[in-house]
Amino acid sequence: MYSTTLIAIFGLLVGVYIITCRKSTSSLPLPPGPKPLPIIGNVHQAPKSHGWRTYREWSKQYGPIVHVNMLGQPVIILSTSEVAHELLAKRGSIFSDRPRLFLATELALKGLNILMMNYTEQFRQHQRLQVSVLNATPAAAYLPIQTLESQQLMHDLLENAGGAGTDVQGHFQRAVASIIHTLLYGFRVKGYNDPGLCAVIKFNEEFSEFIQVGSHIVDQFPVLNNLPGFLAPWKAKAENHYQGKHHLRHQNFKRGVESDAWNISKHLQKTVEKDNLDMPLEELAFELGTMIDAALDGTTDSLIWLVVACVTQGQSFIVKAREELDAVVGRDRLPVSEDKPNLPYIAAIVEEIFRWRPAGPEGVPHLNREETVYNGYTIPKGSVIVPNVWTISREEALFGADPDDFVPDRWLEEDGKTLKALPAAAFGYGRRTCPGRYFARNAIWIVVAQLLWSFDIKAGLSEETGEPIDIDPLACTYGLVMRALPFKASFNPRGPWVREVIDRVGDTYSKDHETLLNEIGAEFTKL
Ligand code: HEM
Repeated sequence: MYSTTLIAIFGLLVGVYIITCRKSTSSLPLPPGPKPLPIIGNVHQAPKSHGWRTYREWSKQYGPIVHVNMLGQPVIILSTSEVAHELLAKRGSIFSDRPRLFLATELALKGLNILMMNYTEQFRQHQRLQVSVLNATPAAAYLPIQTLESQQLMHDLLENAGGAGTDVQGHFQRAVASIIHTLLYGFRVKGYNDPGLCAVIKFNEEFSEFIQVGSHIVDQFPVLNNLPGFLAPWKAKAENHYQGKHHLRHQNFKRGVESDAWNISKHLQKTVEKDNLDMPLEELAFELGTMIDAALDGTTDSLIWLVVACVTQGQSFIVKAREELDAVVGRDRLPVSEDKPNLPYIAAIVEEIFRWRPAGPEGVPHLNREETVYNGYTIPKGSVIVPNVWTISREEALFGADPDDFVPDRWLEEDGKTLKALPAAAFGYGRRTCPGRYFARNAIWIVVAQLLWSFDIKAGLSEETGEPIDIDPLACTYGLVMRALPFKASFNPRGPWVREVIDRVGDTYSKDHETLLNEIGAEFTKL
C-alpha cells in the first residue's frame, strides 16, 4: 500500500513536470490572462463555483481570449461571438474534440456518452442518426406531441399552482420529460414523481458533478487510478452510475421497440439494421438515453427562467406579448404552432430566455487537436476551450447597453415583425452545435405562448406573512446547467375565458397519443 502511494505521488509529480514543460512550435505568446505561479499555474485563482462570473471579469480585464494554466493544462476562455465562431466553427476541423480531463466521468460512461466523445468516425455515425431525427424538418413533425404536453401543463398549473403558489419545477419537468419519453420510447410521463423521471434527474445530477473540474482528484492525476478500490472511491461511484444508466436505458429502449406505435427508438433501430451500421444495440440505447439527458435539463430550465423573468423583470414584455396574443389568437382557444409566423414577439421572448439565462453559461468545453495561431496568440495543441456563453450573450456591441435585463425587443427589427440575425450562443458552436436546438425551440415556443396567453404569473406568498416572497433572479445552481434555485410562483388565470378554454381540453391523458405517434411515423416515410 505504502509503495503504491509513493509510486502515485512520484507519477503525479513527473506528470505535472512533463505537462508544464510542453513545448510549442510557435514563437508567438499565449493569450493574456491572470499571472500564474510555477507548477500549479492559476489553480489558486480558479473559481470554485459559478465560474462564468469570474470569466466575465477576466474578459473585461484581459480581452476576448484569455489563457489560464491549470496545473500545466492550458485553458482558453473565449468571450465574444466573433472569436468563438472563428475558432470553434470556422476552424472546426481542429476544434471539435472534447477534453480528456474527466477520467472519473469516462469510467462512469465507458465511452458511451455522445456528448463526451471525440469527433471520431464513431461520433459522426451517432451524429448522423441524431440529425436524422432532430433536424428542422423531423422536429416539425413532433409539434402535435409538444402541443399535447403543453396543454397538459396548462391544465396542471391551473389546477395546482394558483393561490399562494407552489414550487413549479416539477410540473415543467414532467411536461418536458413526457414530450421526450413519448417521442423516443412511446410512453407518457404522467407525474413528476414518476420513477423513470426521478432516475433521469438523479443521473443528470451525478453526471453534472462528475464533469466538474476538480471534483475527483483522479481527473487531474490519472495515475491515481492505479490505487486499490478502497483508496479510490470514484471507481465504485463511477461503476454504480454506469450500471444504473445501463439498466434504465436498456429497459426504456426495449419498451420503445416493443411498443405498438411508431417512436424514435424503433425508427433508429430500423435505420441501424437497414444501413448495416456497425453499432451494437447497447450503444444505440445509450444514444437515446443521452438525448433524454440532454433534452430534459436545458429545456426545463429555460422554461423555469421564463417564470423567473415574469416575476422579476417588470410587466412590459408581458403586456406586449398579450397584445400580440389577443390580436392573433383571440380568447376562444389556446395558441397553436400554426400561429407562430404571426407571433414574432413570442419568438423574441424565446431567444431572450436563451440569451438572458443560457442553460449552460460556461458552454460545453471543446479541445483542439492541433496547435494554432489566432490574432497573434498561440493556442497550444490540447487546450481546453471554454466558450464563455454567459459573457458572449452579454456583448454590449451586439445586444445593447442593458445586457443583464430581460428585453425581448432587442431581437426584433424596426418593423417589429422580423427577428434580427443576432448570434445565439446557448446551443454551442460548429460541428458540435446542439442537434436538439430545433426540437427545444419548438417545445419552448408552444409552452411560452400558452403560458402567457393563460396566466398572471406572480411570486408565491409566504405562509407566515402572506406577503410575496422575494425571488433573486441570479440565484442558481452550479453544474453543467444553470438552474434557478427552488422558488414558489403562482399561476392564476388572467380572465374567466382561460378556465373555459383549458377545461374544454381538460386532462389529456385519455387522448390517444399512439395515433399521434403513428401520424408522425407516416410523416417520416415522406422525408
Ligand atoms: C434549451 C435547451 C437546450 C440547450 C440550451 C442545449 C445546449 C447544448 C449545448 C451547449 C451543447 C454542446 C454544444 C457544443 O459542444 O458546442 C449541446 C449538445 C447536445 N445536445 Fe443540446 N441543448 C438543449 C436541448 C437539447 C435537446 C432538446 C436535445 C435532444 C432532443 C439535445 C441534444 C443534445 C445532444 C445529443 C448533444 C451532444 C452533441 C455533441 O456533443 O456534439 N439538446 N446542447
